[in-house]
Amino acid sequence: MITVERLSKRYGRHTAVDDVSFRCEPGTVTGFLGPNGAGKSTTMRMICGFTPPSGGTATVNNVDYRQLPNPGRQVGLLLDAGAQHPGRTGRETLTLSARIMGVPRRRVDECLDQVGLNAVAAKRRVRAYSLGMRQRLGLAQALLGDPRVLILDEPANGLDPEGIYWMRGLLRDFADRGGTVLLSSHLLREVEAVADRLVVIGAGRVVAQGSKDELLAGAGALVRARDPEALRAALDRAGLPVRSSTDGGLLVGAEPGAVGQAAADSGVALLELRPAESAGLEQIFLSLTAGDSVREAVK
Ligand SMILES: Nc1ncnc2c1ncn2[C@@H]1O[C@H](COP(=O)(O)OP(=O)(O)OP(=O)(O)O)[C@@H](O)[C@H]1O
Repeated sequence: MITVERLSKRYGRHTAVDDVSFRCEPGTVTGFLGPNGAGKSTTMRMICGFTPPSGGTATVNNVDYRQLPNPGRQVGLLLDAGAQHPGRTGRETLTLSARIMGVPRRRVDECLDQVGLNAVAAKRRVRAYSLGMRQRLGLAQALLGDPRVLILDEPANGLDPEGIYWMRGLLRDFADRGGTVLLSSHLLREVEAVADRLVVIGAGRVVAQGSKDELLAGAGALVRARDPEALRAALDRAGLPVRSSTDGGLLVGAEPGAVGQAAADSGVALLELRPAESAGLEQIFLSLTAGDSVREAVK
């Protein structure tokens, strides 16, 4: 379990993380979503004690991470895949970590196997690894101590679509066996398929959180009309909340039936009307963390 309570981080006058609270329960994958610079890495580094918070607390399994006697046996971390020693081979990297953590050598082979790094790859120096291979090695390192908690910062960066699919399966399986997973991404699609819960952060603040199903259920309807202004007026008249708009379409916080009725009552012809579903989550992400980098993020 990971518990984050009112964490804040200020760098001079800039607030990178502002009063962030959430919990990650055993048996779940929590997607930590936000555009670049939103404060995800800083929050994760504070959870692991690498960055001192300006305020608030974080615990892993009810203990301050820095107080864990052998943290790698309880928490698997992948915070920066680029930080691995470039001159070591993949196998040397894991063997050294295994020795430090006091885990049996056989775990090295098990983990290499688990992340799909074959014998040839394991013998190559890390400097020759692609980013995707570094991510796999980082994940192997995180899994080495057989922890119950995984904290992974943008683990899908550099993975190809097959690699992303594979990683989803691995994380789902880890959580289904009772593990706790916190994984960050700036790409909604990457976490949508695997996460049970989502914490969405924008400009250092949590802007939405809840189970994925809750967030989807609250998504409402997407509606489009030839005359968007007449449609908006009809929805206003019916008292239905318009949450946001996209290229002529409106996201409405109501069931499609109510939206269709409101349009019909005002004689507005519709071009499209459907439950928002995942598009709704996309809209939450877009509207709550508005900015150009977010538009790129939902592609
Ligand atoms: N050591 C630091 N000194 C000053 N500002 C920092 C430092 N680390 C992070 N920041 C700032 O804090 C904010 C949050 O950064 P952070 O890296 O946590 O965001 P992020 O959501 O992880 O984004 P990214 O995916 O781009 O890393 C940014 O504005 C960043 O410039």
